[in-house]
Amino acid sequence: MEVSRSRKLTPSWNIHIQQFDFSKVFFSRSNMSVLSPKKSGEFITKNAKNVFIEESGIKKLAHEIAEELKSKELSIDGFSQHELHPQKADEAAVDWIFFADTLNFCFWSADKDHKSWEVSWNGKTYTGYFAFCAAIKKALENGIPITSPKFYSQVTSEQLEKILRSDNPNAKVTLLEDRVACLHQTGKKLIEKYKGSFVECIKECSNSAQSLLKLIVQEFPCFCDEATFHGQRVAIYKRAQILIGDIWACFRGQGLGHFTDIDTITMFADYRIPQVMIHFGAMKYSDELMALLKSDTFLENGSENEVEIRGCSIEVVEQVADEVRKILQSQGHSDLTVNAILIDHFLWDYRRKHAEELESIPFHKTLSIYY
Ligand SMILES: Nc1nc2c(c(CN[C@H]3C=C[C@H](O)[C@@H]3O)cn2[C@@H]2O[C@H](COP(=O)(O)O)[C@@H](O)[C@H]2O)c(=O)[nH]1
Repeated sequence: MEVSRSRKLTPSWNIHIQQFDFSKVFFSRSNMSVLSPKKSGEFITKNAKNVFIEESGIKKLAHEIAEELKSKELSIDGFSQHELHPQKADEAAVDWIFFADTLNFCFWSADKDHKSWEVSWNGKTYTGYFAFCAAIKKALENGIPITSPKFYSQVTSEQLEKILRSDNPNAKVTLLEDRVACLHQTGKKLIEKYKGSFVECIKECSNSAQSLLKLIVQEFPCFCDEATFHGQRVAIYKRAQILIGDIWACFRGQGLGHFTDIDTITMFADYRIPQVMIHFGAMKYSDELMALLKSDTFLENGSENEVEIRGCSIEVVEQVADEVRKILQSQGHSDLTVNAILIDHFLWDYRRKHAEELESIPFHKTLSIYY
């Protein structure tokens, strides 16, 4: 099933693979070379009109993160500590993560009252991303091989709707048809070219996160999260990078999760982290943009405001990482790992722990398969 081209939500994927040296550019559309996510963050921040980075907030965030790294409250173990994530770092975990990150987007509900999609498992009710993880757990426990490419490359809308059904009436998962199309696209490619497992993709990349990133966006277009901003092609690659980040965290940087250049991966520009950045005063919206978000206006994927929010969040994390390294260095802790993935985990987990406090800060709503 082709990804729906008619729907505005999914920009057309008529992508031209450039016969380029991929060490400089990634995947590009309409013959423009694309900046790396890190360079994109810098470029977007420099040219942003409605989103601003605040030095004082960067420092405030950096101090909190440095403390959590020293106390080990923030560490690579975070991913596996969650009961809904794979507990064993093996090939089945890689296929779980690849399946999950193929659909790791848009868990808010687009209907007017935004009734939340909920899934209960083991006596607990989850919403959002963890509701999705609970649905995977339940499918596997019911003998549905949902993380197997053989299964999901042929999954029907009815099957997926049933697997992802909400436990509260009338709420349902968004973009169902796009999710089916993503699964068909990625599942078929894994079977045709990678012996039916993402493990083969990892093995092809000789422990380089950047090589794996290029392979992902080149082979699986539904991960190719790019935009044109002020005439420049920019890459955000949120799901492609979180896929690598989750494998790194699940394997604790060893074996299939060992990447010599993992620190070149940026944060994962979703719709939650900007709320935390605003809360810490590290990022600021213009009054006009804030009013737009508070009025519950959806932002188009690839629009100026949406790209500014996502690009500036990448740059905020890069600046926070530099600041954290300086703090830890000055305190004799330069041995601690500091990278955008761990800072991202702090921010994302912070939002879940302080959901009430952040309630008043609107998150930008974009119906998109990219995040
Ligand atoms: N930047 C970033 N975005 C992340 C994650 C995760 C899950 N990983 C965490 C879980 C355990 C691990 O230790 C990781 O900390 C999901 N999302 C995104 O959030 C949105 C869903 O939000 P809500 O509707 O509130 O559930 C959606 O765009 C989804 O793609 C992350 O880590 N970073």
